[in-house]
Amino acid sequence: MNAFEIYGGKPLKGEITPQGAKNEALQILSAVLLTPEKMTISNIPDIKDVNKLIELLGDLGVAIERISDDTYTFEAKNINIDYFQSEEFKTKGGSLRGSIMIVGPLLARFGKAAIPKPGGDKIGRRRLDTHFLGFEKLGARFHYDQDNHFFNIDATNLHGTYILLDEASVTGTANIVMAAVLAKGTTTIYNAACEPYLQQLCKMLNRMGAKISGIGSNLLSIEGVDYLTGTEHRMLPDMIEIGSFIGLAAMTGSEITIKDVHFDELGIIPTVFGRLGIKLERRGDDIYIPAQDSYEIETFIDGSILTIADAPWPGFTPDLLSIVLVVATQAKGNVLIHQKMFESRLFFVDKLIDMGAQIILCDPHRATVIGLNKAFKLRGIEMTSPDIRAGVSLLIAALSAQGRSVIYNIEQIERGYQHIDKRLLALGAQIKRIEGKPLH
Ligand SMILES: CC(=O)N[C@H]1[C@@H](OP(=O)(O)OP(=O)(O)OC[C@H]2O[C@@H](n3ccc(=O)[nH]c3=O)[C@H](O)[C@@H]2O)O[C@H](CO)[C@@H](O)[C@@H]1O
Ligand SMILES: C=C(OP(=O)(O)O)C(=O)O
Repeated sequence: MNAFEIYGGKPLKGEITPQGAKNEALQILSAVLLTPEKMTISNIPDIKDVNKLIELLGDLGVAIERISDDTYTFEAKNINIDYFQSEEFKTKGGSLRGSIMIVGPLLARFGKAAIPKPGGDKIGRRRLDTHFLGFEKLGARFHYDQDNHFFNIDATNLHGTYILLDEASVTGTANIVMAAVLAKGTTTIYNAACEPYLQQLCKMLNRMGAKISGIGSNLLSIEGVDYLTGTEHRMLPDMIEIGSFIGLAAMTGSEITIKDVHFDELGIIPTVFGRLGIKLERRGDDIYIPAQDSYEIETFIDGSILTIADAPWPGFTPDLLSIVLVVATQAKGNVLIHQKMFESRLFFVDKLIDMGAQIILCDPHRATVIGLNKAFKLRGIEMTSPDIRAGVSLLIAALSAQGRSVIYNIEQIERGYQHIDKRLLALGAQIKRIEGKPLH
């Protein structure tokens, strides 16, 4: 088992370029199954979740060629539908959440699909009802084998319809859109998720010949077509990485420039970090963060304590709340963090409390942070990363803390952050990969 050993407490400096977006990559790579023609996809992050999905596509029969570090071609000409019943698929398919998004394209093109209950972060219940209710509305039938945690789905004749999603699920919307693009007739999806990665998916599908309108809104209209062609696509930079680096700079008092961020696609993210008092400057398409000795959390206009909560896009993404929380521990002022979507994502605050942070976990969804205003530094400890974003938050805490920290279970972090140790080393961080297991 790998761990990171970190000696923190000193500022970093330099430039860092965000990787291609993990959650966009999982949608886009699933969509290559929609056409037998060649797809060229670039800015693919070299991270565990994405590499596993690429491997899964290869196992299904997709011809894959890596033409540079971050660019691949995919040709889904001959797909081996029988692979679904293999034991190998049951293990591999279940190991990442993004694998659920191969179902929509497979139903659209081959009329059947199967999938083990997918993995991903253990951050509370993560239901898939939205996906399956949507497929059913389009005319599919599914069977869930409870003993083996396995879904079998059949859809010989998908037809367009009106679907009001029970919630604006990101992967659910992507999956239903991909099932609907080749269905007969028009599908309307209301209460659709509309984050930038979904917009990217829809725009790419349109370049392949799909007829999707309403992109960027919560009302999508999809006129089914008979065939989709190949195309080229480039992934956006990862907005969760960008937010993580903003938090890192503030917490460690570092002067950092985040390169080529596609600022206009970041929605409310820079504003939320601004409300924590963090100074950041847009310079062309970069974000420049000056070294800051102190940052002060705003209050609401009436003087009451600020709340930062997640909401479906264009609200604040839940994937950055753990980062906001850790950054608030060294701010001046107080904030209530309200994680509405996931019910087990805040428990990692125990580790921050061990490091000396002042946090009251009010309930599984809410934590009050009493900022220390850098009056004293957190202290390094040994800790285990419970999920990807908590993992990076602990990494940021460790880089700001006095002394030595060890973070175990870094596989969680590496699901989503490409070569993070090397990139932090380049900014001057003291971080080393070591072998190690937590004591408990
Ligand atoms: C691979 C991938 O792309 N993963 C992302 C995707 O997961 P994923 O698509 O799995 O997440 P969903 O959008 O389905 O929703 C996540 C959770 O939030 C709840 N929920 C969702 C919508 C809503 O309006 N209200 C609500 O409470 C759901 O019940 C679920 O428990 O979107 C999540 C929400 O942005 C992100 O955290 C994940 O990183
Ligand atoms: C929760 C996340 O990922 P996944 O949906 O893959 O578990 C995340 O990226 O923060």
